[in-house]
Amino acid sequence: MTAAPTIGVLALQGDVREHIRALEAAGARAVPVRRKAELDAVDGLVIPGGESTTIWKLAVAFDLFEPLRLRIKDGMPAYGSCAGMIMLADRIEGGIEGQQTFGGIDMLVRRNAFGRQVDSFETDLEFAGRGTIRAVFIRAPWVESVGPDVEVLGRVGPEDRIVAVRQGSLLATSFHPELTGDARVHSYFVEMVREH
Ligand SMILES: NC(=O)CC[C@H](N)C(=O)O
Repeated sequence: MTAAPTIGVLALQGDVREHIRALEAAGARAVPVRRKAELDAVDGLVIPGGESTTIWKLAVAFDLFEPLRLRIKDGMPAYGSCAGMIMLADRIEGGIEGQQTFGGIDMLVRRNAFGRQVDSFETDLEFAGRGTIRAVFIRAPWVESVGPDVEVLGRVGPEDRIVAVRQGSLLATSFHPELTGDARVHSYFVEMVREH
């Protein structure tokens, strides 16, 4: 693919605008996605941070839940940040009654894992062997465990909690790179979409 890929940002709830800006800085054409026709037209999708229970309920209400789950299953590249990471997890802990995810990444994610200790914090971490990035955590989940096909791209804290992972064309981070003005994580995802 030589032309800029078109990457959607799921725009049901969450920090959509910041992801659109970061994707554009990373060289993609970025568009909000609220309808199935919009989903059908993108080469890849970002699921933003926000509130996973709300994103799940709105995806069902907008008739997007099943189409999106299927496109992810069919291999569409997707990147989930924070609540988006929860939405890409095959298994979650600390969800509300009946909470469903799109799934795709063979991992167990614990909701609000850092949130019980501190609501929000920032730190530097090594991302995907590409140097140090500033990571912003807001009532963030962490990855409790991963399956054999999941690559760990970032860890944090004294307990080395997993906070960035990749499985095939799916990427997820516990933190919010869209809030730092540093587009390296988005560039990494745009490369994944180009390679796809
Ligand atoms: N910043 C965030 O995306 C927080 C995620 C939120 N705690 C959830 O469970 O969905």
